[in-house]
Amino acid sequence: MAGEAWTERKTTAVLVLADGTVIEGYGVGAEGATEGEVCFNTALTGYQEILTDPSYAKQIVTFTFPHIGNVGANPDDHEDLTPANSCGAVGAIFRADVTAPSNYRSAGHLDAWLKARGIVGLTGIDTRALTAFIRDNGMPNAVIAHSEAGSFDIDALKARAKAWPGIVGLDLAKHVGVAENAVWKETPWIWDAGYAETSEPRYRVVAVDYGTKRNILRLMCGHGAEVVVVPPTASAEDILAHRPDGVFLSNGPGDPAATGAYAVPTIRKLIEADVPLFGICLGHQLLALALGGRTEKMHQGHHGANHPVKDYTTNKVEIVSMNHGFAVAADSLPTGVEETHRSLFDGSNCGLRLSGKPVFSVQHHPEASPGPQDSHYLFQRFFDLIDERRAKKAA
Ligand SMILES: NC(=O)CC[C@H](N)C(=O)O
Repeated sequence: MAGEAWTERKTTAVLVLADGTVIEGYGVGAEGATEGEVCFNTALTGYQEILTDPSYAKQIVTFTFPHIGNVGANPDDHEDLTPANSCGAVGAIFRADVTAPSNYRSAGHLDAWLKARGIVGLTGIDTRALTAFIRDNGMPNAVIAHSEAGSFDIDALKARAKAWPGIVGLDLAKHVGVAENAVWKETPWIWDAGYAETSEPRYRVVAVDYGTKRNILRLMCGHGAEVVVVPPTASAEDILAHRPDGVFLSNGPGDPAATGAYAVPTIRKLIEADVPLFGICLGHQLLALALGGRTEKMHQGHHGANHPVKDYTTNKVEIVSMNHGFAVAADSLPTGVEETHRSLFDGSNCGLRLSGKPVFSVQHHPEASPGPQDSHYLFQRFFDLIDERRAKKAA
């Protein structure tokens, strides 16, 4: 503005890409430096749920929506089961500075929340340019660094970004899944009432926790289930010992092929045992691998809350929440495995079912959190399969 003194703002955070590109901005959240894969998320709301989704482990999320943080942070909107481990995104990038929170649910400023979780943040950069870079070049490996003193050893950060091997080949599920069995009873959040618990569960579901989101478990409890959450490495015998009505294979971070080393033999046994099986995201990818399919790394991945997906079993289109950087190669699915859903953005596989068995899965996130709730019907589909099984057994 005319007449006003202009002082240059000091760089207090940087994003250093593995190709040597340095993007300078201002720090928010935790100080320090951490490596990860940079991906863009197009959701307009739900930043706390996004940043706490364990599937973002070892990832740095750049938000395409320019104003993140306006509604502050609250203790309810985190999706990871084990916040003590701070699993979820390691870094966050926002276009604008985080403003003072304004929302009746806010318990604090996003900056303080990011600090408490150890998430390194960067603001004030051209997030459109970064998103266009990812669209053109794929998701880069990078180091995000924040120092209020503004001191950065750029050469060392470049070397670190270049040396990080990236997500391909990484089994991250074993780091974010529960270490011990846990029982989950909480039902979905209700306006003015918050969370409640299932009182008299009608179903028992075992959820194999590769990095599950809380809202998946809540929705299952909302359908009358009690959920036993078991570690990602639980054996089929351990799982079946709970006498589950159904088994759920959760979402989670990392490369499905790496986690598949121990998950695939277990899932194959579960399929043989004829127990109703439902998978979401990483759970979908692992099920595809168990059935003889293949997964592949995507170019820019799908991260957002506005993706159109078609359910070919009903010919309905749903607008869904997405968060994945790998995909099931549809042409790798063997005979007997039907492709049920496809992305209408790029035609990639978004669902499958196994003929003759109560087994199905989807790539997208029917639990939303954040995002539209169009795909909630998939939980009903799971409990319908369970009811059918029960009726058959009783006959
Ligand atoms: N949300 C998820 O479960 C992600 C699955 C897997 N890690 C991927 O990136 O594709």
